[in-house]
Amino acid sequence: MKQKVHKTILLTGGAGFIGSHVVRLFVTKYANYKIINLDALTYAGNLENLSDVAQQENYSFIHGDITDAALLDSIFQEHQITHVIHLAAESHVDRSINDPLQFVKTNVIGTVQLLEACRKYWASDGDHLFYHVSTDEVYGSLGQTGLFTESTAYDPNSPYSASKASSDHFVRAYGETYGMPYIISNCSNNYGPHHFPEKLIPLFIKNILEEQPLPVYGDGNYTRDWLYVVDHAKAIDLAFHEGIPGETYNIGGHNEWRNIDLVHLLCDLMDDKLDRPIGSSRALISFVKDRPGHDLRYAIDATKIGNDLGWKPSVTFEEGLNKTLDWYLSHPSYLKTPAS
Ligand SMILES: Cc1cn([C@H]2C[C@H](O)[C@@H](COP(=O)(O)OP(=O)(O)O[C@H]3O[C@H](C)C(=O)[C@H](O)[C@H]3O)O2)c(=O)[nH]c1=O
Repeated sequence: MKQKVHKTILLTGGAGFIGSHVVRLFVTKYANYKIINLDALTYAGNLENLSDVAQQENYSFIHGDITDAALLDSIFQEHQITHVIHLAAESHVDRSINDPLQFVKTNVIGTVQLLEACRKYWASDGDHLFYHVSTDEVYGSLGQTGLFTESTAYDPNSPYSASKASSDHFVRAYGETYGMPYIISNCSNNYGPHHFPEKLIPLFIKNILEEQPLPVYGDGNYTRDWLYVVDHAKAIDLAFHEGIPGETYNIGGHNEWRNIDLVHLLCDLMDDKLDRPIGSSRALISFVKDRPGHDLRYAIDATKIGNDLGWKPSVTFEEGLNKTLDWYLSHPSYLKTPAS
């Protein structure tokens, strides 16, 4: 006997890195939900990320853009969407420096178009939720000490983080103005399988394999807080189901690394896995011109999601990094994906 469908979730950006891990978790865990993945398949989206779940009965894919209001109308009408998990975004800071308008289009206008569809099709007393996936970059840059909490003031520095901050503000504004039920989560740097090879970790894995230079920006003294992507997906699952509408949850690994230390670790692990003499990959390190407006340090205080919802990371950095490297070594074609 077929189970009753409890939620029909429009999940945007499900062919991307974080999105595909969230799709996989929801499709395999919730047989009684319908998961509709709406993805524009830009350079960073790849349906191969979902080849293991694509045939599941509770999953379907729609190729399209969140800025397309007519498409959103037809999806909401045809599928009676009850919930949205919004992950579709332009996400690479360096690209945002070269092409800020694309980030405004997708991250700001796309989010508002989605919110508009929800406002149009959701009854005020219905069982609905707009779950917005965002970043810790909205808080700007920390100095050597301190952590971002949910009450840290927004202070974005890059066109990317400004566009994400704006999208967060719009989600809150729809909550205040129209009573739209929403939850926002702001997460630190993710890593893991299926990460597009433009971001630090997969790019450097690719370059080590190809024995190409490893471009470390500035002096490499920038610090990021790294979280295994599957732990992020689990946090989203928890906050989506147990979180309080109108709240924000910060998600982070409590795992800070200076870029240069992380690059050294990556080099040594790769030398070991590739059976190359220790030091071969470090020799590829090349200090290059810094990223303009480069944020010095991000670090998350994840006390709230820990205390209120019982979330904590389950994968250690050593384990996660090893899994990630092994995945790339067994999927070398993924690193050949052309960036347009
Ligand atoms: C690509 C690259 C990066 N870097 C440095 C720049 C950063 O200090 C650090 C990580 O850079 P990446 O571009 O991988 O990630 P962030 O700029 O920290 O941003 C990432 O984490 C947040 C939370 C998001 O929300 C972004 O969507 C996500 O891209 O390595 C280099 O030194 N060389 C390189 O070639």
